[in-house]
Amino acid sequence: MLAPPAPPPLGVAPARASYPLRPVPSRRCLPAPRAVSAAAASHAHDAVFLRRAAEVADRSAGLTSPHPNFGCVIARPQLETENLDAWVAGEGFLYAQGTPCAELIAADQAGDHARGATAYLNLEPGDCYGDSTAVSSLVQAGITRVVVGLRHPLKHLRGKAIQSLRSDGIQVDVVGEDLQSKLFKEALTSCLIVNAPLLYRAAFRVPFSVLKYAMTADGKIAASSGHASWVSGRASRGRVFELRGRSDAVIVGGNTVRRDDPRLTARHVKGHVPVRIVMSQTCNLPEEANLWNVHEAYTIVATQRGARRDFQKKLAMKGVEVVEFDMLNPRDVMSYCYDRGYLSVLWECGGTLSAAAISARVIHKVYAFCAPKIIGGANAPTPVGELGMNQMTQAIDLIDVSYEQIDRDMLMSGFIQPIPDLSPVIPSVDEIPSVDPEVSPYETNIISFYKTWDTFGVFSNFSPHPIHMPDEKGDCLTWPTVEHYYQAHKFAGVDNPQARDIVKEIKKARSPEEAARIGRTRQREFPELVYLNIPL
Ligand SMILES: NC(=O)C1=CN([C@@H]2O[C@H](COP(=O)(O)OP(=O)(O)OC[C@H]3O[C@@H](n4cnc5c(N)ncnc54)[C@H](OP(=O)(O)O)[C@@H]3O)[C@@H](O)[C@H]2O)C=CC1
Ligand SMILES: Nc1c(N[C@@H]2O[C@H](COP(=O)(O)O)[C@@H](O)[C@H]2O)[nH]c(=O)[nH]c1=O
Repeated sequence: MLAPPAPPPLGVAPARASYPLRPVPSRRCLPAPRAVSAAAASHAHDAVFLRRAAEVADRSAGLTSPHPNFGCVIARPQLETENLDAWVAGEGFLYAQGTPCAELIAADQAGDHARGATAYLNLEPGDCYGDSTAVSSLVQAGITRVVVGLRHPLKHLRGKAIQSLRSDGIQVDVVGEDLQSKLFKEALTSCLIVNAPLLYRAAFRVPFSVLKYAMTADGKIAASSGHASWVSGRASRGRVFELRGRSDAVIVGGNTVRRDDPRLTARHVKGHVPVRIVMSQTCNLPEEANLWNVHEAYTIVATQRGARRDFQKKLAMKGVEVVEFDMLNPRDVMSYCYDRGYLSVLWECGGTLSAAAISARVIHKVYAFCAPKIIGGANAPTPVGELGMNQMTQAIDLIDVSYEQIDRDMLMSGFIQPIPDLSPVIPSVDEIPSVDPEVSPYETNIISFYKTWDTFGVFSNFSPHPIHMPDEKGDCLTWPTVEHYYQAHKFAGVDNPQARDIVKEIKKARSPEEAARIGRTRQREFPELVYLNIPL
């Protein structure tokens, strides 16, 4: 038998309640495959462990800014038991960009049990250089076989880690290439779903967009008066906080702000806080609103060029960012969110804006919470307004649909557009251009580095490279990343013990994203401690 698992290191969080990754509810224990031939049984085992890797990869959701989800499960057969949980020697996930990789955590946990074992990876690792990276962790641990669910979707990274593992003598089996069966297809779906935001961003150059609404059993999202609190039950609303925690931004329309005065925070746990975006053409918004309290979360108002400039100034005075668009529409707002580096966006708007967003083809997934109540009202708002369809045959069929009961409510979710699987296109080395037009907007002489995993991501503040910088006394200090240094220096040099504590707190942050979160939050909370009061 294997030794009991070590206490969870960084990147191994306790299992959290999360929505299912696939159309069937997840099981607590791994199922034992039924008695079949040795090859079929080993395929069944592979598929089970690969799905587990996808589930493990999902555990960082809501803890940090959305990022590519990597999970690793190291397993070796235990002849004396069919309980597949006992076969798992180690597992881990990437907690945040710049923290130890999933493979390193799993290999550390497995210790000697990793020798001769198989590692299951939902996604090909993106970084294969250096000592603590995925590839070297697996090689040094003595792994002899690796099963990969999905090749890396970004062209400049795709195939590199697989090639590197193979050249180190490790057998690498890639699903869909070396392993094919119905079971692997299902396992692959789990791998695709857990990284849907990265795949959509890479394929369509927009953030992954989820439309969420709560409706009554007669399909209304509010009473005829517009009153909507609450349609769904407390447990469902708790799930919405989780969905917000998984998103970079939450979007509503102006009418929802006027009607509901929402907060749109992920106030369930201390985790990731999404930006709140209001789309309002008229900018005819209330003087006082919960969303203008930027101490709770950052707010952006996206509006039509020239709309109520005086009011725009008032918002700016409160710390709200106002962005003008020549023609405010969902697609341009999504392009803007892409440029800001957002990976996933949650639309919590009413039917008018949701119809515009669906028509603009920017919505990829829907979460429909249905409460067992009837409100009636011919004019009561419904989740999706006019789409211009007049035949039921024109209806959009959701894909990979899941159903889940949440207390008395029912949650139905499904994809509007198929998840892009970019993996079959494997470029040869000389096919990889020096500037990859698929990854970042391409203009001669301009390079972009919105995300650390983009081609030029190494230039990003968030790139996980330590820097050495002199302090005020001229002593050289090491900072985990440029972002740590930047955020800390909002407060450095301020003669105040609290400011000094904030600098230390930022320096200790486990990832550049956390450093950014702490720096921005403290800046909002204690603007008087900010050196020279630099703008937000
Ligand atoms: N149960 C639920 O899940 C939810 C219920 N609701 C309820 O729905 C009702 C509000 O619905 P609805 O008015 O549809 O919601 P929204 O306010 O979310 O959307 C409409 C508003 O979006 C703005 N907008 C910006 N760009 C566009 C565009 N290109 N096309 C269309 N609209 C744009 C406009 O704001 P402006 O007028 O400022 O220019 C418009 O009035 C309320 O009663 C609210 O309580 C809302 C959200 C979720
Ligand atoms: N009424 C309704 C929802 N409405 C959505 O939630 C927003 C309120 O969020 P907050 O102020 O943060 O609690 C509201 O403006 C609208 O977008 N959501 C649901 O899950 N269930 C519900 O019954």
